[in-house]
Amino acid sequence: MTSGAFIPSVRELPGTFVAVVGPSGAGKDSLISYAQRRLASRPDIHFVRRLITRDGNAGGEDHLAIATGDFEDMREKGGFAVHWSAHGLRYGIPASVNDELARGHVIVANGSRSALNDFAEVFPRLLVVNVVARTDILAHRLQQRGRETEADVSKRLERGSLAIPEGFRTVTIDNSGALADAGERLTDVLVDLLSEPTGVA
Ligand SMILES: Nc1ncnc2c1ncn2[C@@H]1O[C@H](COP(=O)(O)OP(=O)(O)OP(=O)(O)O)[C@@H](O)[C@H]1O
Ligand SMILES: O=P(O)(O)OC[C@H]1O[C@H](OP(=O)(O)O)[C@H](O)[C@@H]1O
Repeated sequence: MTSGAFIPSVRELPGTFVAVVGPSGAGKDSLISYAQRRLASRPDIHFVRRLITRDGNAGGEDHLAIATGDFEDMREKGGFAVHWSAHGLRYGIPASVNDELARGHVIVANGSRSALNDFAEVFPRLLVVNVVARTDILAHRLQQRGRETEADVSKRLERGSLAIPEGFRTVTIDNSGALADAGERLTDVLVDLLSEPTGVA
């Protein structure tokens, strides 16, 4: 599950897990990439590559492509901190993130609104970053991106209004405008987390 001699219980993870969620096309991957470039010199802020049962050459997010059978094997062996299904795909956050959380670091990953209760069970310090954009902009961006078929884009737009359950510590970032504006906002949010009293071990 985790590497090294010390395997912390979930309640001993002082680091913050940042789940970036929001409707398809809002710009989660673009904002994560922006913040990753801005924070490349920070050893205490980590950006997760998710494992997804999607073709590695599909475009968009830099993920680790995995076959469905291998995904299930990894899940059974406890290889995921959190995993979920959406859009006919399986998604997983590797259990290795617990090593960095045990050090008090910040972990950033593209999450899922549908799996936030699972995230909260596993990560005692969870921040939800809800990326939003106007509905007409979502449609335009998904069509322009061209990763999915028209039918799949329609299904993604229908899922756009999925609500964030109540009770989560949430920061909302509107990415209807320039990527740099929203990207700087995300960068600031991540850096500020490390100034919080228990942010660093
Ligand atoms: N502020 C922006 N201005 C213009 N285009 C943007 C902006 N943000 C993202 N885009 C573009 O919109 C498209 C969707 O962005 P992105 O893939 O980051 O969204 P996403 O929320 O991760 O979507 P999904 O959940 O479907 O993966 C991409 O082609 C991206 O380049
Ligand atoms: O609608 P919800 O549950 O928030 O998100 C569902 C999934 O869709 C997106 O992934 P991608 O666009 O396939 O990479 C999200 O990152 C998430 O994993």
